[in-house]
Amino acid sequence: MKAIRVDYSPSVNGVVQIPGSKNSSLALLAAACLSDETITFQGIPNIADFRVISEMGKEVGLNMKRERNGEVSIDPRSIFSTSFDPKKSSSFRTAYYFIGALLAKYGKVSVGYPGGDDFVSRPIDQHIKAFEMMGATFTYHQDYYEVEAKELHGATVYFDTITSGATINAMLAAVRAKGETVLLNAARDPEVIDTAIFLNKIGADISGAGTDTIRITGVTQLQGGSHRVIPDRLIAGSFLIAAGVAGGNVTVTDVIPEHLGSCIAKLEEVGVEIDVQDNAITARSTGKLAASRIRTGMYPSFPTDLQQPMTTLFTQAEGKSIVAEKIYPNRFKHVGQLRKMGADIRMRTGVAFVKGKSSLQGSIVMASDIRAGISLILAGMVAKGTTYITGVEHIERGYEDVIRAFHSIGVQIKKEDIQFGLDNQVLGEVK
Ligand SMILES: CC(=O)N[C@H]1[C@@H](OP(=O)(O)OP(=O)(O)OC[C@H]2O[C@@H](n3ccc(=O)[nH]c3=O)[C@H](O)[C@@H]2O)O[C@H](CO)[C@@H](O)[C@@H]1O
Ligand SMILES: C=C(OP(=O)(O)O)C(=O)O
Repeated sequence: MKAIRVDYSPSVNGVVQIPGSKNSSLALLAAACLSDETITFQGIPNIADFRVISEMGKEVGLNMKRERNGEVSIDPRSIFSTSFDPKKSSSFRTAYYFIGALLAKYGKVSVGYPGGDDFVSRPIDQHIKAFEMMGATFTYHQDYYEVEAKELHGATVYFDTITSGATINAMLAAVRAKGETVLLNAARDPEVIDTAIFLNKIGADISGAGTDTIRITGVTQLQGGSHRVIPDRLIAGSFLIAAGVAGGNVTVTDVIPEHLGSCIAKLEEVGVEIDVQDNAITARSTGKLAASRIRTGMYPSFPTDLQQPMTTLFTQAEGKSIVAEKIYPNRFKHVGQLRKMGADIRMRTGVAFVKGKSSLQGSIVMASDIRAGISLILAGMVAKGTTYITGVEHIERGYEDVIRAFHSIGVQIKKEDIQFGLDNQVLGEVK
């Protein structure tokens, strides 16, 4: 079985160049299908979700190609079907963006139910509400659902909860819908803004992205164009947190520091020195970490996707820390694994109480999702001995080359094919 092996790496030092954002890329790849010409993107990471989208797209005539220079070109003109393979489209979260992007153009789209990281409950009722208000109807089948609209029209949609996915999806649908759409209580995430900037570049009429009210006036045509994806703020945040966990100096480059406001503030609060430059950030450990609390929330609050690495950091801070998960109250699968490594964490619904500083021990642990995996790599850096992390495929949904990235800050890490025994012991490496 593939596993990531992390050996005790008590101090990290180095520079990490941050790739394009996975979450923005997933929206942009679908958004490109709104165009009537060819689109080129720079910075789309070569992660598993990208590969499955290009395979699933190929089956319906969507021409998506990664060029030698890393750019991704997309030609939506040859699409001949909008029925996506249920299995492929269910293997990641955002196949639903293809509904938003293709509904106005083709009148009917079918995709598998959303996959991606599993936090027990990830409803899509707000996506459905927005589409229905714009004139769409839904039919649910065993492993896929169909959405139809003879003519998609603008609507005023108030989101009952702030959701980046439904905000982006409704915005995509509204770009080619008839008339004006107003999205109220919209998400303000950088990925929403990035998608709107790209769409406006190719001829959409969107204003207000980045505020809680977005207005979109439908257009009938969109031209081709080129766009660079924003940097991945979640990868950047994880590496800054790594410096706090293990000690040392980590610089992340090619970032937009404003996207990391809450993370920077929290790291400073616990005693990590932060130096912000134009498009780089350095985190410098002071050798001491204070306990603190985080409460996740939608942007610009502390991101749920950095809750897990921060939980690992709190295991190394002196005193009692509190992690309140307000976006996905069940997103705590990493806690059991951290406990296995010796962390002192008590749970109540939606809240983890972390008592530090714990001396962690290498162990065999399981990454249930991308960020849980990162929190375990960080724990492995400071655990005595060797940590083996299974569930590598989950981590690779978010990281193009997680090994190289952690190597660049001096972590002793590699991917191995390990044979585990029935009692969950390491029998050896499969040669
Ligand atoms: C591919 C992608 O971009 N994934 C990110 C996106 O997921 P995703 O877009 O799925 O998350 P949302 O922003 O939609 O979810 C935010 C909150 O709204 C709730 N909700 C959402 C939709 C809906 O129809 N009804 C509803 O109740 C969710 O349960 C959650 O509590 O934002 C999450 C929250 O920042 C991140 O963890 C994910 O990494
Ligand atoms: C939850 C995540 O991804 P997805 O929404 O694609 O499952 C994530 O990136 O942490």
